[in-house]
Amino acid sequence: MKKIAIACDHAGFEYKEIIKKHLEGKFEVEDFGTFSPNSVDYPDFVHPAADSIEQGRNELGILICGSGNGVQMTANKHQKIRCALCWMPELAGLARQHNDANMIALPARYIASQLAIDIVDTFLNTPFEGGRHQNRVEKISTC
Ligand SMILES: O=C(CO)[C@H](O)[C@H](O)[C@H](O)COP(=O)(O)O
Repeated sequence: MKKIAIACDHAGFEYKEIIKKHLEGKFEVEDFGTFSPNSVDYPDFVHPAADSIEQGRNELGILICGSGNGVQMTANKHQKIRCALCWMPELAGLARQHNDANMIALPARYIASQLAIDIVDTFLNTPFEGGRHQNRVEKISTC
């Protein structure tokens, strides 16, 4: 079973629980918190989730906060992480096909929970196309 990391802040907590339930039995999900709707700082949860992907313990990751921006910015500080902010399934598909994104950031306060599930399903089930995109993706981390 494919291994997935998931993390959120208080704004994403409800959606994290919904998404985890949806993925039960289909993916092995490692939950990095937060574990309640109490106010927290998202980097405390995003960095360990991103570490787990950089270290090869998980293959892909799902991050959720209010706008998706905070968790995405944090994840993309990691050298081996390519985290895409997505609010529609088509963007999640392209993030995998063209950018080989290994994490996705969801804006819980701006999308319905069913849409979040559809975005996650597309993200987890779409392969990287390679080809002309391979060089471009490699160049992302060459600064
Ligand atoms: O980091 C964010 C914004 O870029 C997230 O959306 C957070 O969830 C948000 O900032 C949390 O806001 P709150 O007023 O502390 O609930």
